[in-house]
Amino acid sequence: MDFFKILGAGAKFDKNKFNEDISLFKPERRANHQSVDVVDAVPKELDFFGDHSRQKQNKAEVVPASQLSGSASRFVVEEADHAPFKDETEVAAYLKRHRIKVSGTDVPHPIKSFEMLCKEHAFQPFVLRNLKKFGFKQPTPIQMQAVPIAIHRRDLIANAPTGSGKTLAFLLSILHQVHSEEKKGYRAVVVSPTRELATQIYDHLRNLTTGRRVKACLMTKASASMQAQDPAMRQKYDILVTTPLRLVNAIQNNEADLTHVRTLVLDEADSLMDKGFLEQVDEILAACTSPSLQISLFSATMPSSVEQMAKTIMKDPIRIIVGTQNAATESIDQQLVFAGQEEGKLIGLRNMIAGGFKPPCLIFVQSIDRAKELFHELVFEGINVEVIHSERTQTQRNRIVQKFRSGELWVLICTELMARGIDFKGVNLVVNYDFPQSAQSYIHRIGRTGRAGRPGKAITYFTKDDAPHLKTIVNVMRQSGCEVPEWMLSLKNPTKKDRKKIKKVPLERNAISTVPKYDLKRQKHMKQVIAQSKTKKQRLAAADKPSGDPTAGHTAAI
Ligand SMILES: Nc1ncnc2c1ncn2[C@@H]1O[C@H](COP(=O)(O)OP(=O)(O)OP(=O)(O)O)[C@@H](O)[C@H]1O
Repeated sequence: MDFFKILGAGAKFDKNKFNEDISLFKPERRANHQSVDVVDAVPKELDFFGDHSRQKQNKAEVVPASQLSGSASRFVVEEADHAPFKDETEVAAYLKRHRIKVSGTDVPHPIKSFEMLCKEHAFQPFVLRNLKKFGFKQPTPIQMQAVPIAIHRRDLIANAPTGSGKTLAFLLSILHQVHSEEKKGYRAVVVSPTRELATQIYDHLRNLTTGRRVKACLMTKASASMQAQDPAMRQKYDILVTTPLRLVNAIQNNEADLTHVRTLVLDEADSLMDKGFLEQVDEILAACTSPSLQISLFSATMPSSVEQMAKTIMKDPIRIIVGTQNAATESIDQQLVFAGQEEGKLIGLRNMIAGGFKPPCLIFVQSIDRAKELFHELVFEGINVEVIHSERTQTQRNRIVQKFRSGELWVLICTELMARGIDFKGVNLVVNYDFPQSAQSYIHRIGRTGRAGRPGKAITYFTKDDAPHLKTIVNVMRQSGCEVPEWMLSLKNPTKKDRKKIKKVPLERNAISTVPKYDLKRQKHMKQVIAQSKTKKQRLAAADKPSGDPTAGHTAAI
């Protein structure tokens, strides 16, 4: 790959013109160069869904995600094997083959097939029927090992790539648990950082419980207050899916009773255990008073600091890592593209749209303002484009997600709000218009493509100003088997201090615009005047009113 190839199709990159810029990416040292070969084929053991051979036939047309749902049956890896393991050697070989690393005491054996759940773990046959109905024929590696661990009620820290089936991994054992228990309100809680993700988990759960008396509740403002008014309603639900702030609000208002909860799952656990949510997670843990509480943490990224913290709230946990820890999914073709200055990105994006553009496509930017700016630039390009962020109403957010899923929208501009967990199966391309603020952000953002074994492509633009942070992403690319030029491998790693700084506050960037600078200044001034008067009005209104939607609060910045 030529690193200084300009911005996708059409445009040319003049290396002489940018000679000065190139010198910005000076190597840290010249020794120990290591070139990584292009991975042409995903190793069989990492080909969770068994369709990697089809990657090269990546189609150009928009494929509505709805056409892809329920098609998981096409991704069967190998002949189903229901035979129990003969000995530990066979178990070790099986784990190695599926690139599952597991550590802890008395680790339960993995399952080789969903049928083994019924045969060896007394799962109710309806689970198997519903799995088949929705096209899940064979467990993915994370499901093979995580489900038996959770059935044995062991605490669990699970790290597996984006799109590898973690949701089903935690839902299966919850179903088994609550179905065999007496009904007495919530007995399992799944917490996820955004409403979009909580809704998706809830929909998944509803599919799996089709035709059964197991009832799941997606906690919204309305459902919480209904249960507050009618305590009998609380007994109706077995499983709760929620965001942290919504749940904490319900706990504080006596709208949710978690005393019978025996399973707590933190999805996107590293995000939930980050500063923004930590207090809420603490409060949720304190409300789960059952002595037999089992805690599971799931994420595609699990920094060691999070693991250390997690261990303080867990009992003798088992840890699973599938593939390479904290790496991106290997079925994603990752590219870094130098844009020179900020303005170069818009030119590049336009060229890409005009050239060989493969929708559906997600474009990530670093702030709500920039999302709006980019939308205004692209809305006249003749493509079906929308923008989603936390300032849009819940109805708008739901409608946009639904339209993107159905293929009606080709391009979705988004903030970090959509970076984690959201499962749009048909996304062909993720564009990091703004350079991600951390390796975790990069892994989750690009993980919106290349899901369930499908191929995907990710393009990350960077400018001169992003140069000090380039190596962060180069490291992830290398870890996930991408081709990286030797000179890039010898770039300087950003210091811990620099990484912390950028994670907190993104780089200041010129506005995304083709409008002349003078007009932009005037517009900015007008915006400030409007914002000031809005704040004033809000302050006056807040004096009369209690605070609004608690879930919206945390995501206000994205
Ligand atoms: N056993 C299976 N067979 C076929 N498809 C599956 C299986 N398990 C899950 N899937 C599908 O794989 C896709 C990705 O699953 P899921 O959303 O759970 O990924 P994830 O690992 O949680 O990703 P992320 O880290 O981005 O949240 C979903 O569309 C899901 O329906």
